[in-house]
Amino acid sequence: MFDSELLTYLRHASVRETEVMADNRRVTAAQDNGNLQVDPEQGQLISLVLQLMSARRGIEIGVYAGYSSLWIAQSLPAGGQLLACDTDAEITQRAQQAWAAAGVADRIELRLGPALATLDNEIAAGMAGQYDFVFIDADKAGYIDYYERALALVHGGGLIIADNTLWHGRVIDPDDSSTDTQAIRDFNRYLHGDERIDLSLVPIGDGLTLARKR
Ligand SMILES: C[S@@+](CC[C@H](N)C(=O)[O-])C[C@H]1O[C@@H](n2cnc3c(N)ncnc32)[C@H](O)[C@@H]1O
Repeated sequence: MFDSELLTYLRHASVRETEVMADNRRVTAAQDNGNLQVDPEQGQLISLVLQLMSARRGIEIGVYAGYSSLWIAQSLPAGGQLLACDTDAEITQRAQQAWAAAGVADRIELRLGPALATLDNEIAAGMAGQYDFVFIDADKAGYIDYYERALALVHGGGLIIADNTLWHGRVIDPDDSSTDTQAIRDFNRYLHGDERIDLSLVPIGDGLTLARKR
């Protein structure tokens, strides 16, 4: 979206990563598929919006090495809770180490297993309408199902956030009919026509959709 010089400027001019966040991002980028985490300016925007909402209780779908959850957890007040969903026990060990280093481990509960089952269990346990926000950043084919569960779990005025909704520009490539690209196109179309929400697709990072439940 930005050329690299302007992106460097944007980060220098605005991003306030903690040392733990910066370490977590650099180590992950160097060792693994580092482009799986949100960009720092996205993390900071999510954190700011959650603070504006005075959010206390939320869900993250797709934890990976913990970078976005560090931003989220630091925006929660004492006593706030993040239910962090992932299937990967190995990579989330790094997330748990980062949470401890950042002093936010007490605000985060890691729930290992397919996120859809975790969300359905929350609904079955009477948690519908009890959450302030849900952040969706896992398998793209699951986005619409996660969104429907998220709509049930947040209260009116609650926020659903989804990452990768511009999918590196592949959404407008007529030659790209891959499953993930089509899933993102379907997700964007689904939300655009959904009168249950107010909506903005923010062109930051890989595209960040904010949907407020009416
Ligand atoms: C893009 S990464 C998340 C990045 C993280 N939100 C960040 O910005 O630091 C996607 C994560 O979703 C997890 N995932 C994939 N399919 C899943 C599923 N069905 N249920 C729960 N987690 C899943 C993967 O294991 C991976 O860690």
